[in-house]
Amino acid sequence: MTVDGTAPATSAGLPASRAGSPIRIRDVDIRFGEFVAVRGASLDIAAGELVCLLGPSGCGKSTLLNAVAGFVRPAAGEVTCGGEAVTGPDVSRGVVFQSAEALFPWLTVRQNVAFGPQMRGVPKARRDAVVDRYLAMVGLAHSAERFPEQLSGGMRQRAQLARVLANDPSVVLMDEPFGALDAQTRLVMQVELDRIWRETGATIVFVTHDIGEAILLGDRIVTMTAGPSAAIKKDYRCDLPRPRDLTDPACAALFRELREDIGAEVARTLRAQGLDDGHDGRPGADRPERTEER
Ligand SMILES: Nc1ncnc2c1ncn2[C@@H]1O[C@H](COP(=O)(O)OP(=O)(O)OP(=O)(O)O)[C@@H](O)[C@H]1O
Repeated sequence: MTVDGTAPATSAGLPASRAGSPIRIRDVDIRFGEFVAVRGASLDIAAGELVCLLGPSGCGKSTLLNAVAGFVRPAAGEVTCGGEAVTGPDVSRGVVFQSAEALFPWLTVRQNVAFGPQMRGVPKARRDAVVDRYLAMVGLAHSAERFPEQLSGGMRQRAQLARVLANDPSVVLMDEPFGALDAQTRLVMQVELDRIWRETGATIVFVTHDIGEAILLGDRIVTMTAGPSAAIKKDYRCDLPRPRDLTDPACAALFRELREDIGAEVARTLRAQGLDDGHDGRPGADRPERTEER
């Protein structure tokens, strides 16, 4: 690392992408007042891994991600990133939100992406090179001078990702980043993210409730139990060759396994609410997943 906190320059004068950092979540409890959202969560994520956090709506995925981001302080336990305790937000842990409102509407795409490096005092020539690199990486070079309101939903999410990557994060935390996109754009973005992840080498934690999306992207798929007091339920290693095809028999088998896993949690929530409708997590017993319809 250089003194200004950026990655060292390559022979081309551009900062080299920072290698991914390992993340360690150990015995974490997260409370909101009396409400226990997450209890006893432990998870180790290796440097450069892409891990999908999957679980029923409201179980605590975002809350756990926010603890890694440093937005939420655990009531118990510890989160470390690269061996250092997470005590608050840091540019080395970039966050991509579902809402494109995260972009500054009064800045152009280029200015949005340049914002982080500018705040860190990166000299203009290098800043421009960094911005150009990441705009090209996310396919937005031609839209650099547009404002967020002039972009489609998919383009806004690309801009968000470029803005995060311009800070050379070692960890990228993505909270249902494609959740608001139409099915086709979502599919394109999933393919793009797979490529960008390999180009940057960052560790990615990707929150989704879409089983198909998790299978397309994850090295590992980690499921959570239904809240309150949500915990890590099961850790699925997913080393199927990429790019993945959900109609491939191995993907389809994993899809069924995950649907049973998540379906059982949904059923547990419904029972707890006295709304049990016979939903038992068996294939076909829950609503079809969005990606299944493709
Ligand atoms: N700031 C907060 N104050 C109080 N309760 C909160 C707060 N943030 C989250 N919660 C509660 O914590 C639980 C977990 O919420 P969280 O947003 O992490 O779930 P999620 O799995 O990400 O859901 P979804 O998939 O629907 O986005 C929920 O019961 C939610 O109401």
